[in-house]
Amino acid sequence: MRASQQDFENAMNQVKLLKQDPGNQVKLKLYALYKQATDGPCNVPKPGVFDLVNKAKWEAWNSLGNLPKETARQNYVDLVSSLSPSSEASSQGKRGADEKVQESKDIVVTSEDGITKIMLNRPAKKNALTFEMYKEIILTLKNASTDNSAIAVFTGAGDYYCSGNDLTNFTSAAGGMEEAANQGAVVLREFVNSFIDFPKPLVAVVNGPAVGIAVTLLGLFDAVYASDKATFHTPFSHLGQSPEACSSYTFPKMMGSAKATEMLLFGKKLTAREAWAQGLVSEVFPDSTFEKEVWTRLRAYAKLPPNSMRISKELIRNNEKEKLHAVNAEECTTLKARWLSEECINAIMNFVSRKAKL
Ligand SMILES: CCCCCCCCCCC/C=C/C(=O)SCCNC(=O)CCNC(=O)[C@H](O)C(C)(C)COP(=O)(O)OP(=O)(O)OC[C@H]1O[C@@H](n2cnc3c(N)ncnc32)[C@H](O)[C@@H]1OP(=O)(O)O
Repeated sequence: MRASQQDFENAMNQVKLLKQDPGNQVKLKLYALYKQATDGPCNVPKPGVFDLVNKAKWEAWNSLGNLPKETARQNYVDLVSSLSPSSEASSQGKRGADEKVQESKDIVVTSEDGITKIMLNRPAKKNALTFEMYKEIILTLKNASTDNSAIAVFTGAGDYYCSGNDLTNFTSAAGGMEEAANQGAVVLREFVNSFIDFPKPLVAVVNGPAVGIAVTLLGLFDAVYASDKATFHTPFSHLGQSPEACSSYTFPKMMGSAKATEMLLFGKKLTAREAWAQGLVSEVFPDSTFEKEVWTRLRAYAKLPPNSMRISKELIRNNEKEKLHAVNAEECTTLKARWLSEECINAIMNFVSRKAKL
C-alpha cells in the first residue's frame, strides 16, 4: 500500500510531536524527502561553501535525484514511522506480494516470486554505502521482515557487489568529525542489529568483489552465493579501523582464528573459492551462468513453506542472538574511537586525495 497525502500530513504532524531530537542526519533526510515529495527534484542553486546549513540541506535534497514524488512521500512516512514505531504510520511499512518498489536511486527494492530483492545500485562508485543507504537498508529490512515474501536477497548492480563504506561519509558529514563518529556508531549499531534480527532467510548473491562491511556482514547471512569473479577483503588495518558487523566473533568461529586474522588484521584478499573453503561462501558458480543458476534456485527456495523456514532460522539464530548484540555494541564503541584516530583520518584523507588504492 502506498502512503496517501493524508498519511504524509499525519507523518508531518508526528514529526512535530517527537519527544527525542532524531539528530541532524535524520532531520536532513526528513527535509530532503519532504522537499522531494512536495516540490520534486532539487531545482534551486547550490548555496555557497560557507553557508554550511543550507548547503547540507541542499545536498541532502539534491542526492535524491529523480526519485518520484510518491516514493519520497512513502519514504518520508516510513522514516517517521521508524522514529516512533508504535505510531499508526508504521502500518504503511507493509507491502503486498509481487509489488515492485523503487526505494531510492541508490537502492532498488523489488518484491517478486516470494523474494524481496535488495539491489545496491551505485555502480559508478562500486556500490559504496552512503550514510543514506545505511538508513534506507534499515527501513527496507524492517519492511521486508513483515511483507509477504519468503526470503530476502541482497545483490549489487554492475561489476561490484559492494566496495564497503563510502569513505567520503566522514569527510562530507555536516557537523565536526566527533559528531560524525557519534552518529556513525549509532547508525552502524542499528544497521547491524537489523541483520542480526532479520527473521526470514537472508541470502547474498555476490556478483563481484566485496570489500569491508560488505564482507563482514556475510557472517550474518543464511546463505552466500558467489560468482567466481567475486573477491572478498577487509582492509581495516590499512584504514586504521577495526572489524564490524560481528565479524570479530563470526569470522574466527567460522574459519578459525588463524584464517580470520589474515582477513581482519592483515586485509588478505580471498578469491571466491578460498572464501568457500573458509566457510564464508555457501557455493561458487561460474560467472557465465551465475545469475541464471542462482535465481532459479532462489525462486524454488522461496516456494518452501515460509513459516517453517522462519521457525528453523529462529532456532539457529536464538542460540547466538544475545552474544551477537553484545559483540555489535562493543565493535561500534571501538570503531567510534578508531574513526577519530590519526591512523584512520590519514588513511581516509589518502583515499580521498587518491594517493592510495586499498
Ligand atoms: C556521518 C557519518 C556516517 C557514517 C555512517 C556509518 C559508517 C559505518 C562504517 C562501517 C565500517 C565500514 C568499514 C568498511 O567498509 S572498510 C572498507 C571501505 N572501502 C574501501 O576501502 C574501498 C575503497 N575503494 C577502493 O579501494 C577502490 O575504489 C576499489 C578497489 C573498490 C575499486 O578500484 P577501481 O580501480 O576498480 O575503481 P575506482 O577506484 O576508480 O572506483 C570507481 C569510483 O568509485 C569510488 N569508490 C569506490 N569505492 C569507494 C568507497 N568505498 N568509498 C568512496 N568512493 C568509492 C572511487 O573513488 C571512484 O570514484 P571516482 O570515479 O569519482 O574517482
